[in-house]
Amino acid sequence: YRPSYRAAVYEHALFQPTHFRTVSRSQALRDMKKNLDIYAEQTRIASSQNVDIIVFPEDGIYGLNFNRDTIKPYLEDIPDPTEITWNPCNQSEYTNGVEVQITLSCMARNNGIYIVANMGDKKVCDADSICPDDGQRQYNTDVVFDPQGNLVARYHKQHLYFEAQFDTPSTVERVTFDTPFGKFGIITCFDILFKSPAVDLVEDLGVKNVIFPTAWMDSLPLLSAIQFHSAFAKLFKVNLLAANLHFPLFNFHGSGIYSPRRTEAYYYNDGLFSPGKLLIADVKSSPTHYRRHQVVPDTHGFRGGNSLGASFVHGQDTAEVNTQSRRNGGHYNTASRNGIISHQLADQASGVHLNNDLGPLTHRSIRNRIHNHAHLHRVNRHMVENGWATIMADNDNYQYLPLTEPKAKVKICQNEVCCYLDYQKQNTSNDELYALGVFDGLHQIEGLSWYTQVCVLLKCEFTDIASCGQPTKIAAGHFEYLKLWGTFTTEYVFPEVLVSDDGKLRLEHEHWKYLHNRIEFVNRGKESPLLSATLYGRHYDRDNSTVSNSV
Ligand SMILES: NC(=O)CCCC[C@@H]1SC[C@@H]2NC(=O)N[C@@H]21
Repeated sequence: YRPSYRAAVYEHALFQPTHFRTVSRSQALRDMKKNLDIYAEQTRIASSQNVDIIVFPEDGIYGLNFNRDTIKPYLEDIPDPTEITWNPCNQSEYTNGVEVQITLSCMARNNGIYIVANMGDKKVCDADSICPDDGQRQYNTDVVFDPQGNLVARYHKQHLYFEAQFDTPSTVERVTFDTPFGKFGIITCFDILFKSPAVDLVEDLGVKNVIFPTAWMDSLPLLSAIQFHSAFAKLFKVNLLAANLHFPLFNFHGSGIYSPRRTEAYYYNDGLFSPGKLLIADVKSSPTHYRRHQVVPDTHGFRGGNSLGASFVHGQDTAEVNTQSRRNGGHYNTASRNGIISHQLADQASGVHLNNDLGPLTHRSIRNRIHNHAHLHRVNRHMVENGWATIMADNDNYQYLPLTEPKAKVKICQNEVCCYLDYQKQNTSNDELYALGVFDGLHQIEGLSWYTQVCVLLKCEFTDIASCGQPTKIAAGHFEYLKLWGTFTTEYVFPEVLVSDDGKLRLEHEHWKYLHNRIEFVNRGKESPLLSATLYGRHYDRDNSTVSNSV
């Protein structure tokens, strides 16, 4: 293998069809062409800069908000590249029904570049197999074309996230493909939170480079895109090529080329009219070897524990007294509101494009801005009216300990997990509150669940402890030193550090390190204000447990 390669990810400002009803194949092709034309332009730019591989986001070709019927005209039958050699750009026999594959294949061939894109696959069922009523299976699918235009990989997403339009594959697919610059594995969006196939690719198949098309809504305080995706690269010591949609209206943003030691390039722009972005970086084909971390607890001289903590729920607007506390004695509860998607739409308008790089204020740009604003309003109205942005409370029963001293060693425990924090703040202010939080339980949202063990130091939204865990992007606090660790009963602990730059989320890797389940700040004083430092443990083996720590 070549020792390094040049990667690109494109955060794509989606053209979002807003028909929300079943359309003809030719209408579907017209819709998808609007996105594919942008892909072609970005691929050309990437190729002119000698990029080897470019990754586009999940749902980036056909968009969001489909049901099982309305997605049909956007689907194609994608062959299995492990069974047949298929170069759609080279052949002239079958053109009907595979137009998207032909477009991507020719894009790859004409630019001499690997292309990874996400599209929809359909498979008519065999007569003897159990099948959905409509007689076919529909899959959320990543495809990879090599620089000659050959289809070299096809991956069907395993962990669907409120995607009624698609079926879950009956067996988990572990898909890799070889290039002159290394072996790559593929996962899609929600897959990243689960063991199979994500962890299997790294641990069993030795993958060092992970392709990751995603449509990820930020979910602060623990699961914003850049925060968790950079932590995945750090924990598993892989390069992660994460291409997200750019759809700030619904909090889809945050892409990056993440390596274990640092973030090579990332983009975070939550401005409503902000543009998409092409990120390019050179990365080592084989970053440092993956070794499992050992848990090394250090528990001397820490104050706190269960009795000192206040118990809170990530999620509601108003505080209330929890008279019937679960395991940790009676404490307050609070919760904030998080938007999540539920795909069940019907509408008639044609579509809207959200790539609005408006530049300086001129008469024309002001006119554009007003025009774009009207479009966004339309999209927003259609989506909300059709139940797309349903409100969901995040009910995890976190327990928080406020940091009231400028300097202290504190601890807080819940169930099996104790979190330890040794810190000194640089500036103590009554204007903001930081707290140490703990959670050990099954995180549940609307039928989906995953078991987490979390230690988090975060800046609370307001100065009352009831606001701790509510999403905020604003912070001013600096720490002279900070060491955070926990006693986890899983070895999979993702290290996350988020800082705030004038109300924007930022990553910084120079000022901290992660070793043995421990985040430790170094080079103190130069960092931006801290929003959160998190040890996000995943207990994959307990995902199917019935034990919940939610309220
Ligand atoms: N398209 C997908 O598969 C997205 C799934 C991941 C989204 C993560 S999971 C928990 C958070 N809630 C969100 O809305 N985004 C985050």
